[in-house]
Amino acid sequence: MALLELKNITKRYNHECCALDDVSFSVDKGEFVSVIGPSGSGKSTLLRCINRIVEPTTGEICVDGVISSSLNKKKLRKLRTKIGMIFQHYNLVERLTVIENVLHGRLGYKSTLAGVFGRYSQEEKRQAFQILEMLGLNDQVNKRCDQLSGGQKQRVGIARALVQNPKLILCDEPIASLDPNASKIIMDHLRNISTEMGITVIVNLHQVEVALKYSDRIIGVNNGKVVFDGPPSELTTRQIHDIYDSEPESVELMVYQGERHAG
Ligand SMILES: Nc1ncnc2c1ncn2[C@@H]1O[C@H](COP(=O)(O)OP(=O)(O)OP(=O)(O)O)[C@@H](O)[C@H]1O
Repeated sequence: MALLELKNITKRYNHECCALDDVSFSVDKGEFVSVIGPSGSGKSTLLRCINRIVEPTTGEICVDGVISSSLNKKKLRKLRTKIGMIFQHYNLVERLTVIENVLHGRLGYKSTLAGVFGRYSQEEKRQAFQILEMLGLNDQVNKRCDQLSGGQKQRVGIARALVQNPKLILCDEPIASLDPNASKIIMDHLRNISTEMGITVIVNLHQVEVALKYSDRIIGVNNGKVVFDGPPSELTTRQIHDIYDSEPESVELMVYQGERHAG
């Protein structure tokens, strides 16, 4: 059974623009999927529909065997604990420490009162420390997040998603604000999370070469429609051109960079 299934998803904002147009696909446990496409093609809307920050206009989304549109607020909150989210601008509480931000990932499991008073069990704290160590942040645990580099902040974002014990992690342009070294560290961690922990990872990316290097599968969107869905080896220069409506020379450059990264 697929971990995630989208059936005929359409999203219209303000009854005008069709941000997603009849999108259907399914994703298996542990798959690493990159979503690529030009600015405004619907990549963010797609991720936001999956955890229902944005309500699809029509269609059905099934996560881990549960149809999300059928759920009341309480059950939707429970389903969301299975879905971690990582953002381009990290979405951390900057004045709080690394460990406090990471433990926020447990809030979905708590009553409002326990959350307000920051009541976390020893087991929750032990797990948070263990994840921070895995991500190379054990020296930063008590630092305020406003004192961290962008790459470190993004690793805190990953740790916060992981303490949820998610089955699926959605990443909305996780490396768009990072330099190449920090980007590589983040992508390596995301790839390991999928391969070693069996967690499904879906990443929106602007960098085709990064998608080619890291993904099991690439989904190309243009104007709200899926125009490519397959492994990196099947993504031809022609298809990249179609996804981006771009000039062939710029596509050759993207692929060349991908080959250099892969090599
Ligand atoms: N809240 C909103 N209200 C109205 N229109 C929106 C809203 N969010 C997105 N859109 C529109 O939906 C379309 C898809 O936007 P979306 O942000 O999903 O694309 P994207 O591929 O993620 O773009 P980018 O790569 O620039 O982040 C665009 O035309 C955008 O203007």
